[in-house]
Amino acid sequence: MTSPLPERPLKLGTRRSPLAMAQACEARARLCNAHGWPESAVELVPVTASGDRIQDRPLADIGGKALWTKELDAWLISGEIDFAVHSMKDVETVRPEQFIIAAVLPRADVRDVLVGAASIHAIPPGARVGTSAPRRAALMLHARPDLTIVGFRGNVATRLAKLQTGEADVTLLAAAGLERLGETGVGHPLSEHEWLPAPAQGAIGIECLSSRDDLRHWLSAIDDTPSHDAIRAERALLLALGGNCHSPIAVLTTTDGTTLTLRAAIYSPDGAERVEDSESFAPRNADAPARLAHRLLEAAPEAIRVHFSGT
Ligand SMILES: NCc1[nH]cc(CCC(=O)O)c1CC(=O)O
Repeated sequence: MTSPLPERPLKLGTRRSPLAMAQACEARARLCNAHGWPESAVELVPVTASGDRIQDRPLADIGGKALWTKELDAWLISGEIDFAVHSMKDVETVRPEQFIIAAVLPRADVRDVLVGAASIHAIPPGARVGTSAPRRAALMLHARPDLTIVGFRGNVATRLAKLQTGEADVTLLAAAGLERLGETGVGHPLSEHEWLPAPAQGAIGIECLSSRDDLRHWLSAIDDTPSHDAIRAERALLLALGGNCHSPIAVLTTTDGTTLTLRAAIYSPDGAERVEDSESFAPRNADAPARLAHRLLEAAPEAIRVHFSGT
């Protein structure tokens, strides 16, 4: 397809980390390809997010996922950028109402990769696991209560370097991120059926103001329906659970082409308690993920419940 060139280059806002820049380049390439535009039709506008600036404390303690999008959100509203590209895993469940997720790119590998040991059971007794993600910590402690979790923030390269210098013995990273950075030989992927991913892991989304019909039209050409359906359902689950960045939530969406199946588990942060359930439904059914959330919370002991605000 060839669409007339936009009157001026479109501004695509992105975080500045190497992974974010790689994802922004992928988004630009897909958009330009879909419309037969030269790459110069889309200009990348990098911003330093608060989440990247503040590295010494866990994200959950300093403002949560909003710190990844705060600056880009402000620029979308002021018109400084036309759209913004995000790792959907890092985007808060409730977004400013004037925004729309206009495109979700084809989802990449959803698995976590274990770095520093060949499998969960091969990790030496008492070893230190570097992660600041409540889900990764809870899954790990559930499987291996003998291990110790140490806080481990920073971008992918920083975390791999921290492992090298011995700040932890093993760590967990998203396969999608490693792949996009070209770090494909690193670590051992964990089966997504045994080690459930984070909601929206591996998905790149593009947001714009919902009033911008021109942008929405262009972006619809690169929206991947199966990926968007899965992300919509996983985010609906997250919303109904009332999960925040302290809440250990894991979810795997599978599809047979017509029906989505969400398999979700919630944990206490120490991994001692775990509740799992699943639900199958037609892709755009908005009630089904909430029903699943409701059942999970009803079955959850207090040690899990207190980390969720859903009902
Ligand atoms: N939390 C940071 C973050 N946000 C998205 C990714 C990877 C890419 C993705 O999951 O889409 C990562 C790194 C990681 O978890 O290893």
